[in-house]
Amino acid sequence: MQRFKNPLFCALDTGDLEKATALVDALKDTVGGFKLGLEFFCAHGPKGVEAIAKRDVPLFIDLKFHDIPNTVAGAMRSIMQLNPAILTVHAGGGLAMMRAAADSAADTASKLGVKMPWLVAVTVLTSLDAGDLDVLGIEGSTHKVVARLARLAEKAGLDGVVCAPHEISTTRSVAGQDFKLVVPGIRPRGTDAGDQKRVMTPKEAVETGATVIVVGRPITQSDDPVGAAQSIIDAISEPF
Ligand SMILES: O=C(O)c1cc(=O)[nH]c(=O)n1[C@@H]1O[C@H](COP(=O)(O)O)[C@@H](O)[C@H]1O
Repeated sequence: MQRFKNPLFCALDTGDLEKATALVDALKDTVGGFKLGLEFFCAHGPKGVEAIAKRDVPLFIDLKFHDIPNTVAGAMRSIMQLNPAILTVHAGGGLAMMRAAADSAADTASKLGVKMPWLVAVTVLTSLDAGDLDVLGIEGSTHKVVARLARLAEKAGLDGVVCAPHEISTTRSVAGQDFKLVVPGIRPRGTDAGDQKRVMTPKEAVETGATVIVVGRPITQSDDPVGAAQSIIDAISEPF
């Protein structure tokens, strides 16, 4: 059974609570869920998340934890109080950090009696390309690096990874069939890529094997957010 009504998560990258709640009220019958990230959380914290959660929508709380294992385990205990559907850590934090995150999330979920969220690891950001990896001193293609980090995340007991659409096939080939691929860097044809360097259309990403697609500006900055979201749903619902 699917956990969400469809694979489209709308990223609410705003510090404006009124704007975020208006978008949720307008889009909640159309999209599968909403992603609240650093901009929203730094402005409004847990209380802001609770204001959105009152709308009874699946929430992907994207704070990309990356610290020593003990600190990340503690952050997990705190963020789990908000009953998220999806949470992120950075795969670059390493095996012990990811294991500590997974153990802490599972332990807290069982203490609170809530469903375990999908815990996914960010691999190579969609704003980075091969040239950026080179500058960072990271050897190998984006495919190789993502595959390596995905294997590590699976070994740590995580549910999946965040990867660019171009790495979906590579990741699927090294991880189990149930491993979740959460995919940002999605652009309907004709929309602006902005700071994203590795993009694909919603239809291509879902056909290639994305479990969830994350779309922000093409929806939130559209004059007609509901129409923009609906046209993505229509595109990914077409028979392949
Ligand atoms: O973890 C993420 O969600 C993420 C990882 C990544 O590699 N690239 C990426 O764009 N994201 C997030 O996905 C969203 C994409 O937003 P748009 O570029 O506006 O569609 C933003 O909220 C980013 O924080």
